Amino acid sequence: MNAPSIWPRRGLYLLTPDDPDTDRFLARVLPVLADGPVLLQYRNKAATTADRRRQVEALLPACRALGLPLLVNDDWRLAADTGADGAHLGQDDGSLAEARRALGPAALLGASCYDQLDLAERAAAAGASYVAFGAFFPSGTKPLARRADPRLLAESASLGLPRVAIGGITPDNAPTLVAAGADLLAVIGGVFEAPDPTAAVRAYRRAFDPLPNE
Ligand SMILES: Cc1ncc(COP(=O)(O)OP(=O)(O)O)c(N)n1
Ligand SMILES: Cc1nc(C(=O)O)sc1CCOP(=O)(O)O
Ligand SMILES: [Mg+2]
Repeated sequence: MNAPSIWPRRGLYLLTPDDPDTDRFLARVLPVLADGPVLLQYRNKAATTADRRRQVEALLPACRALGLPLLVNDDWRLAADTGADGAHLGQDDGSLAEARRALGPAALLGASCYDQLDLAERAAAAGASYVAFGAFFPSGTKPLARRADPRLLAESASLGLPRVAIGGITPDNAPTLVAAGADLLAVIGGVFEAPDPTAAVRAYRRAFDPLPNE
């Protein structure tokens, strides 16, 4: 586990797309990493167990070279085995406290809190590094995701953890969530379904660092 003790707590949090073909998956993901995401989550629901491990192992050196922390979705054991920087766990992905004990204090551990402040409070107590709420907008990736109210972002500020927003986030609606208190914007389709993923990554960055006169 090589998680930096100070990690970027503001910016684009990129999640990888579902793709069953490893070569194509890597050809889609690797080129956008240098363009400004501050965190990367390996999330490929279309890959086999063996390919998931291979893909994390292929992403890690590229992430290390860029100083980009890599988290593994769903599976903290895979994060531990590959030396990734941490894991993101949802309601059905096991115990956060167990993951924290196993991965150690430096690991980045994210928790899905959906539309519930009480889940965020429990995640904070169990050792989460950040709390994630969503979905804030209709998501093509997860059309059945529960919808969350942006007021949750302000209501969870007192936890003292970075707040992640997810679900249907586009460069156009991103500034609303940042204004509502999101520290990190987690995105899949807005980048990987865009005609120009590299340009899309740059567009999200503007929600955090508006250009002069914008
Ligand atoms: C940053 C972030 N937030 C939420 C999720 C969703 O996690 P989960 O509910 O476990 O759903 P799946 O991603 O496993 O389909 C996430 N992965 N990342
Ligand atoms: C993986 C995921 N979790 C969500 C939640 O609400 O917890 S929404 C979502 C999908 C995010 O993908 P996109 O940026 O394409 O909408
Ligand atoms: Mg999950």
